[in-house]
Amino acid sequence: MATKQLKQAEGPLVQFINRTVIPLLLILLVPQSVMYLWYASVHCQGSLTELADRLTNRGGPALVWAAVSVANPAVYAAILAFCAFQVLLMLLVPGRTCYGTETPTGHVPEYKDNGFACYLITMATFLAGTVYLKQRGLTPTVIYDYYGDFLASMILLSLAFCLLLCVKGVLAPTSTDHGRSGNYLFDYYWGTELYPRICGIDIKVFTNCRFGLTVWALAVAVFALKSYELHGRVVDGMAVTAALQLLYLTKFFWWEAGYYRTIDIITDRAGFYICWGCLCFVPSFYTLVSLFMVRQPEPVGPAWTAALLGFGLASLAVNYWSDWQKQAARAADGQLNIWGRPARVIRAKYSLDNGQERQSVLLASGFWAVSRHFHYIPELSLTLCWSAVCGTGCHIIPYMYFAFLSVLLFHRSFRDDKKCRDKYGKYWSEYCKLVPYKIVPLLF
Ligand SMILES: NC(=O)C1=CN([C@@H]2O[C@H](COP(=O)(O)OP(=O)(O)OC[C@H]3O[C@@H](n4cnc5c(N)ncnc54)[C@H](OP(=O)(O)O)[C@@H]3O)[C@@H](O)[C@H]2O)C=CC1
Ligand SMILES: CC(C)CCC[C@@H](C)[C@H]1CC[C@H]2C3=CC=C4C[C@@H](O)CC[C@]4(C)[C@H]3CC[C@]12C
Repeated sequence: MATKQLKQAEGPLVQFINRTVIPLLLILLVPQSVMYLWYASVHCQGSLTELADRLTNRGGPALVWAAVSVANPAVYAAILAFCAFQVLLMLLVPGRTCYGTETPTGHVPEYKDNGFACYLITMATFLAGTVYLKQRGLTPTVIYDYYGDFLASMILLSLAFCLLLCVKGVLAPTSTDHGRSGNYLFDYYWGTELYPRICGIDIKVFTNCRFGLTVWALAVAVFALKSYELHGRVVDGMAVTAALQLLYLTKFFWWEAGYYRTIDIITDRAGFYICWGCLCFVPSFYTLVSLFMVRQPEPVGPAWTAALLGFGLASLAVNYWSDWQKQAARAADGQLNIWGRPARVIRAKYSLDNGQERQSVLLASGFWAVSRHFHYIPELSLTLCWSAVCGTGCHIIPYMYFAFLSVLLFHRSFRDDKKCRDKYGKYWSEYCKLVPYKIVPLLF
């Protein structure tokens, strides 16, 4: 579906850039870069200058790869055990049945909404395991000590996994939403299937939620514990960043069924971008602030601690509230009050590929009347709060996630607008007239 849209809109040069040059660069460069960032955070006092110096004068990229092992059987065993645990939870933990967005081919994906329970069980198991290990003089922070090995091994496993998904999408697709683009590289990068399932396991729910975001939460907890072990105290900045990130992730899992209706799931196929991204990029790049803080603890002081925590919590609440307003409007078919008034909605009609007509509710009240992606502002301010605990010293690494997210959300606001315009046509134009700004009212 997305591939079809891309084909129609692009000239040959743009197509070559979008489908060959950019995917090739990302596949070649991103896995290397996340290893460099891990190395800089752990071995170069978090300094990119020091990293550049070492890469230039002490052996180039081989230096980083020499610091890790991709042949550590214990690491592979731990990764596979964690995957097996998450798969078992997905299969065994009960949850109500919920549905994703109907695709243009008329396929309605069905899910078991048990993400929050699986997340709580995982975190409780981690807590119990930590207590158990501590009583025996052991510690789970060995994961921090071998994090480079974990990342390097995951990079290899995930690259292979994406190849498998690509072939599966061609030879044994799960649903009607699949196909090739005619370009092998792009198929690998973008994927060949929208909703792949293997033995009843939804692959994108596994990679994005049950692996990527769960590992993010566990990494934040492990790095906070490591900081405590190294410095003998709870460093205020580390406590603030860990609390905000863990609350954010808890909020995510509470809302997981809402995520099944976003472009990651309804537009992006299961390929390198989304699957490798969630299996490796999230555990390496999204965790950078906490990783950085382990060795570079910055005392924040009580006033900043309170300010960052307070503003961060307020941002989290607003982000959740705006996601909730959209979901509530759809669930109530537009018959609800928002901010004390009957909600203003557009009843937008659209057609499936087979010509059948459907109708959806577009909310134009509450946060969804302020701008079309207002919820990205609190998402960014929250991120800034959990990064700013690293101080304003000359370090770039702790602010890289914020910078990346700003670009990602800016780009996403265009992608989502295009997706909605293609789907709803004149109804989307009507909504854009009512709510003219994409993200920041009066500015953009
Ligand atoms: N940390 C990170 O890396 C990122 C975090 N996020 C967060 O994830 C959450 C979800 O954001 P995102 O994935 O961008 O998706 P959105 O919540 O913006 O959902 C987009 C979809 O919602 C529907 N929609 C759009 N406008 C309206 C409206 N006015 N009323 C009702 N439905 C509408 C459309 O789908 P339909 O086809 O159903 O009409 C659209 O495709 C947010 O909290 C965001 O901040 C997002 C991106 C990256
Ligand atoms: C170059 C690539 C390797 C980049 C890969 C990017 C992806 C890993 C991320 C793109 C969009 C991200 C997400 C979207 C929405 C989310 C909801 C939020 O509440 C939690 C985070 C997330 C699931 C987030 C995760 C990473 C992406 C899929």
